[in-house]
Amino acid sequence: MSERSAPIIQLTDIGKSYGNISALRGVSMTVRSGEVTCVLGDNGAGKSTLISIIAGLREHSTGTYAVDGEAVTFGSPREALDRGISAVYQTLALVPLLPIWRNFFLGSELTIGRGPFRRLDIASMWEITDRELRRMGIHVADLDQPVGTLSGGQRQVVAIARAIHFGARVLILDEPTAALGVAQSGLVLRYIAQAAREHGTGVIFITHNPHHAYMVGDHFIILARGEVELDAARDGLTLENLMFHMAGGAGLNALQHELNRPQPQGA
Ligand SMILES: Nc1ncnc2c1ncn2[C@@H]1O[C@H](COP(=O)(O)OP(=O)(O)OP(=O)(O)O)[C@@H](O)[C@H]1O
Repeated sequence: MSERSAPIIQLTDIGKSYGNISALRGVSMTVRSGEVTCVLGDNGAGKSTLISIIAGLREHSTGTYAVDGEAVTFGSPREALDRGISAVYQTLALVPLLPIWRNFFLGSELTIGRGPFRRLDIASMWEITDRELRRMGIHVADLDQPVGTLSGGQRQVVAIARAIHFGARVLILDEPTAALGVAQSGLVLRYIAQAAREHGTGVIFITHNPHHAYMVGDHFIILARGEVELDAARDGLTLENLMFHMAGGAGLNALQHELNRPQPQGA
């Protein structure tokens, strides 16, 4: 087995409260280069809160967030981005009517010339977008077509490819397959695996879907009511086991036990 890389992100005993609502308690997790860490959990489990802390949208209340071994508290997503931590949300931050290549460089446009002669370097942006998408196995008929004409899966992949091109070492993917059908989910899952294996990106894959998680995950964290219900590496974890824990783990066993109990007289 190959040597594991040093953690890029290490969360230790993270807690987060909103006033007197406790959204996260004692959450620890490690993100390494080249690995996919899946974060699973039901509605309200704390997934959004966790990724918003990692991505610099919110500050944690307790515990330690370390990047490359150094404790951090990010005041904004920009600060997280500067450390190579990039989030791709379901909304994707793409402008549907703009061409694919414009979307790829949105907010980071290349220019040529100076002062009043400064203008967009369309040729370079077009070429780089073309090269990057091909490299990732995405074939689009025409980069000038509006990004909104791509399929949902292709749009996800364009947004992920863009984050990697602009230096993401850690990619946070927020439910990237939630709204997609089978073929489109397959495209995105293949690309998630490729980002980790071929680019060495550390991927945090947030999902409701244990099947999707199990297809690409190296490590699994299940959150339940703000706490870690399961923290397991892929070795020795079956899909059935993952689904059992998703469904409530020990709580489910207790429920089964209750159901099987003889009904008390007069109940
Ligand atoms: N801004 C907020 N103010 C108060 N409570 C909040 C806030 N954001 C989240 N919460 C609460 O924190 C808990 C965790 O919510 P969170 O959105 O992180 O869960 P989630 O797993 O992402 O759920 P979902 O899948 O529905 O998005 C919930 O009880 C939620 O009501």
